[in-house]
Amino acid sequence: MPAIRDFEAAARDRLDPAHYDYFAGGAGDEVTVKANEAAFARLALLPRVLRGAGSPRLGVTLLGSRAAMPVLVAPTAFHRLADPEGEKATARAAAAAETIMIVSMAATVAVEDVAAAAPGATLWFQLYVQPDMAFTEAVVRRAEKAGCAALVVTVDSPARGRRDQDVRNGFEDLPEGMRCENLHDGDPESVRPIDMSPAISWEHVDLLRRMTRLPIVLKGVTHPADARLALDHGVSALYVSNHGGRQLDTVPATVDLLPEIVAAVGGAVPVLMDGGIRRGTDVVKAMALGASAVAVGRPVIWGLAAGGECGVARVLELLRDEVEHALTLCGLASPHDLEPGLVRRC
Ligand SMILES: Cc1cc2nc3c(=O)[nH]c(=O)nc-3n(C[C@H](O)[C@H](O)[C@H](O)COP(=O)(O)O)c2cc1C
Ligand SMILES: CC(C)CC(=O)C(=O)O
Repeated sequence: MPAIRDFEAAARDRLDPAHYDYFAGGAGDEVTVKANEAAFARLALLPRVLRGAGSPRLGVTLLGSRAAMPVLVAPTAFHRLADPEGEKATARAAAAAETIMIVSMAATVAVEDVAAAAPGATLWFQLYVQPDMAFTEAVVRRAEKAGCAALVVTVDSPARGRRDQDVRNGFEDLPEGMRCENLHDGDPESVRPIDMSPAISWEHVDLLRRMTRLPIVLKGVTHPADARLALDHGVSALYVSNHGGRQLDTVPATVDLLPEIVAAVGGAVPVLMDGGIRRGTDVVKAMALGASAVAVGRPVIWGLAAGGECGVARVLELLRDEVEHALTLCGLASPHDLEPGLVRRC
């Protein structure tokens, strides 16, 4: 299969339709889901020629973690709905691609088992701060102990997104035999439901900062004023995301928000982004506009549903090859050489 789109079609064929809808869908009228991809199509690339750049090198280092390409695995829930091996398969594929996997707090395999299944994988852990801070701390300790190298705190979810299609499908819970294995405090018998709390505030970021030595990445920042505040609260990186259009509908496309956030951050910390990346050219555009790296959510799930570990490996390899090819055609030796002049709005 030559493109991510083919994996999506294969995943649609294979998945239970309600599960496909859960993975593919978004909030409200899915304005933001569509906007994320459409915004990339509206950006044109203006390559340079005769630069003698040679073959590009794609490696990046983020918060001390090395990745062979600037494309990370975004945190996504419930991988065992897509493949029986679930997050273990994803982690092995991420390790093979030598990239970073951000393990979701809502994973269907415990973070310890994900780490054990993929020795050598670089894992970061995504956290939904739970109102019970003692419980939150227990989860953070599990992630640290499992060897996760950063804590990605998702801040765009003070409530769950309203996803009409899940309501129509009656998709409310995981099937028998699957649970969110990271939602216990060390006693696997005591798995709790995820609690999204509208009371989450900057104070919780400060508490986390004091709680752990892991670098903290704030995921789901879209307003430049929040980007500046995040710096005041000592975060190690920002992650521009609208949750793939699954939380607040009608938030702008993330790639359109990037330049303002990058300007607000002023190079103080790395800026990651996700939302709508389906091609190597999308990666190049986001990085030209100032992203230090990007992440992909649904493409990984399409790979997993279409072909398990091999499917994810192929999706990541495809993206790697496409980024390399796009950089070559832009006359660049590395993603670090990307700059805004390469992108035109059309
Ligand atoms: C099925 C699914 C589950 C997700 N679960 C989580 C999650 O548990 N935690 C989180 O921070 N983001 C979650 N996200 C959001 C992704 O991390 C990411 O922001 C989004 O998928 C990026 O857009 P893309 O799918 O267009 O690449 C999820 C997204 C999808 C599609
Ligand atoms: C279990 C959910 C909270 C995972 C999620 O973030 C999502 O479905 O977008």
